[in-house]
Amino acid sequence: MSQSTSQSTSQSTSRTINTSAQPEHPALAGYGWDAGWQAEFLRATADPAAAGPDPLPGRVVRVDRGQCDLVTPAGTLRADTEYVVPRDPMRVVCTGDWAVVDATGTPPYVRTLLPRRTAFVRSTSSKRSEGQVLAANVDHALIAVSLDTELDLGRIERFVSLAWSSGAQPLLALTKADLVPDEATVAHLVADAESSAPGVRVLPVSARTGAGLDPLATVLAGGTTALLGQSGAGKSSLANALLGYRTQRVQAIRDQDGKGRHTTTTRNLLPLAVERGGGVLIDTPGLRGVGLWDAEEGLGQAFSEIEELAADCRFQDCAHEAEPGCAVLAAVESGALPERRLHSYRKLLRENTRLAARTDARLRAQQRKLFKQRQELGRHLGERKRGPRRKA
Ligand SMILES: Nc1nc2c(ncn2[C@@H]2O[C@H](COP(=O)(O)OP(=O)(O)OP(=O)(O)O)[C@@H](O)[C@H]2O)c(=O)[nH]1
Ligand SMILES: [Zn+2]
Repeated sequence: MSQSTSQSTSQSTSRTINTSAQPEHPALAGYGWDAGWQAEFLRATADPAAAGPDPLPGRVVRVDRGQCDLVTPAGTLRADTEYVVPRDPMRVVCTGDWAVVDATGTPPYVRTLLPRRTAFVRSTSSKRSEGQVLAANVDHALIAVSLDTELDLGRIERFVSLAWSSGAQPLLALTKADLVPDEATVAHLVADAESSAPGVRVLPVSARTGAGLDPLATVLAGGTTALLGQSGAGKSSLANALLGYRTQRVQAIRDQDGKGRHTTTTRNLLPLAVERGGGVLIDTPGLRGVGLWDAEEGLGQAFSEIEELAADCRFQDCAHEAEPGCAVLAAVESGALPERRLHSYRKLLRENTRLAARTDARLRAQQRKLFKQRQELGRHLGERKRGPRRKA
């Protein structure tokens, strides 16, 4: 970028012109830098007063208390994060963020974050339910589910909902496929998982034999992947296999006195094996205990077939409990929709509403009203079924 812009051309204009060209900073390409980020960076630094003398783009690969490591065109930097609004938990710097760094400072510091494309947010366990961002700008949410035990479809649905609500595309890896004796059974399990995850690719893999790794890597190539899944699901093994080398996994700091489990503040972002198409992997222990947060949208996608059916319910606000003309209940009746799916949907919906209500008193009041209405509706429907209690 030319520093010697003519006086009639503002610096912001000269920066904007550069967007049409190839994105600058090839060093960042392996970390997901693209024309879109380039444009955001130029926007964020258009005002020289706000941008500082020599703003650098950087991707956060690791977060510590008050500091973070970033990959920048000038190499990996450790920068202070205090400058960026720390009071709003949603704006705390997290792994995967793209940031504007002032590298001239000692120490360097993060000036601002580029707007997130996606974000994994979970409710904190504190009484005041607030969001905590666990990973940002994730393209693929890779959910590891082990085949060494019976498939827990409810758990899959929960992870898939969370993944959808982050904005990332969920992807299911059925791990330890080598433990399943025959291909037919694997195919069966894949079909089972697919039935509880519409729109989600399901790939059987084995970190031990390497089976299925190539097709998986093809899907992930070039993008940012976050690894989710229960403890023991085979995440570390899968991560190692995808990274192409053994990495020291960052250990979660666990509460030794049994008062609960804290996750480490360190979350790592690592480049994937270039021979397999590259991309980056975010392996965060924090994503382990999944809670739903603001996941209503995600639920809609995780249960898209129910939402589609619901369009044909007689009442627009049908709760699919006992309403007449309910297309969802009709589908359960006919066997087109497994009853388990409806139960799961309700359960996660309730859980999500409960969480949301914890923060917002207004919503809570609204919920109470809704609950009363629902009770009345139930009574009304009951009466209609039974007929009026006493005939005059
Ligand atoms: N047979 C077989 N075992 C595997 C495979 N992948 C992982 N395992 C085993 O499964 C166990 C758990 O694997 P990890 O990779 O540590 O699982 P994780 O999800 O990272 O577990 P946490 O660190 O607790 O979250 C280990 O004993 C692994 O050896 C596989 O592909 N095949
Ligand atoms: Zn309905």
